[in-house]
Amino acid sequence: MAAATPGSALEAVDLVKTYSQGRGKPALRALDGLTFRAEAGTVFGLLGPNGAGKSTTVKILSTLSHPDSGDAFVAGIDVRRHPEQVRRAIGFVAQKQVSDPMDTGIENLVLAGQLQGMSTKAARTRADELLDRFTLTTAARRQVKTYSGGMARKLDVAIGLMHSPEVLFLDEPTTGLDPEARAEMWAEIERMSRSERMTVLLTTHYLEEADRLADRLAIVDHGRIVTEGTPEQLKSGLRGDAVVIELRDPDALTNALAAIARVPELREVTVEAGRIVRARADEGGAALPLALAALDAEGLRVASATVARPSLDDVYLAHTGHSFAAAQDSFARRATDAATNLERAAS
Ligand SMILES: Nc1ncnc2c1ncn2[C@@H]1O[C@H](COP(=O)(O)OP(=O)(O)OP(=O)(O)O)[C@@H](O)[C@H]1O
Repeated sequence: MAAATPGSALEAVDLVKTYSQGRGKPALRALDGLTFRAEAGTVFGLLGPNGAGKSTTVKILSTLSHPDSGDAFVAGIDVRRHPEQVRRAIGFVAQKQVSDPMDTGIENLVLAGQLQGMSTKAARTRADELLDRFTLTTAARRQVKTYSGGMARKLDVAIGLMHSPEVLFLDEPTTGLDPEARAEMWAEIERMSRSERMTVLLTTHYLEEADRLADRLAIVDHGRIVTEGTPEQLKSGLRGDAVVIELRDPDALTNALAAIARVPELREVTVEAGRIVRARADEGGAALPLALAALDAEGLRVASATVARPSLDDVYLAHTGHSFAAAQDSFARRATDAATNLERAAS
């Protein structure tokens, strides 16, 4: 029987999970040997497009689902052998709202604390502390149904923190929030991870969120970790700048690629959405004018052109061979197709 690595608060070892897709269809391999380890007291990000396997990983680590094979440890405890102990050590903020909209914020918090075995007095004290931390004190005695989306999400995170867990799972904490509420939530998560000194497993499909919040992050693609490190390590592991040129006319793509191929300073050329050409260059500022001149010489018009330091998007592309946006689109298309098939089957 495998044992947890000392010092790690979260550990997944070779996790495999398949889901049945119905009669006659092959099983879907949601996790395909997923392995990672997070040090105690850090924010570890699992970044991947929709359908990559992040929620399945969180469900296994939080005892809500069993892997087909592999091992998982949380706070040093074997998830399969001691699920009850694991449940006491963790807080879980799921994607769906957990608070009762008909109860007030403070009622939701106190109830959550009592369900975790806290006395009413201790639960009230902790609830007041968390309401203050998440700037919800003035709304504490209002029914949650009157809260904005951002406030309800903050209350959900506070509910997950009531019993001061060693490990907090934050599954897509800002999905569905507007940019302002998202920025506020990021600031709260940063403050919280500093003051509570716990380990946070953050899953997200927002590159910017992972970049900003995670001490270390792992990129998940098709149920596997394709790369892992601090956001800075991952980005600096890519040599050179990203050069991105958007063509005005998608029909010009073939000619544009031929023109760009004649610029030796550009390498790793890929195409997105049929009209956006991405490439890498040691000196992006010097390579871009050469690329534009090559396109101009062929009479090809450009809608926009940028040079940027490597982003997590570039890291994702380098390790998976496809862009993050393309992976999101393809998942959304498959989900729509599946829904259409279901509708057809039902009618
Ligand atoms: N209960 C289930 N039954 C069948 N298939 C499932 C089930 N749960 C997840 N899947 C499939 O497993 C794959 C991984 O899903 P998972 O929810 O873990 O991905 P994710 O990265 O968390 O994506 P999201 O951000 O959309 O939640 C997807 O193809 C999904 O459709």
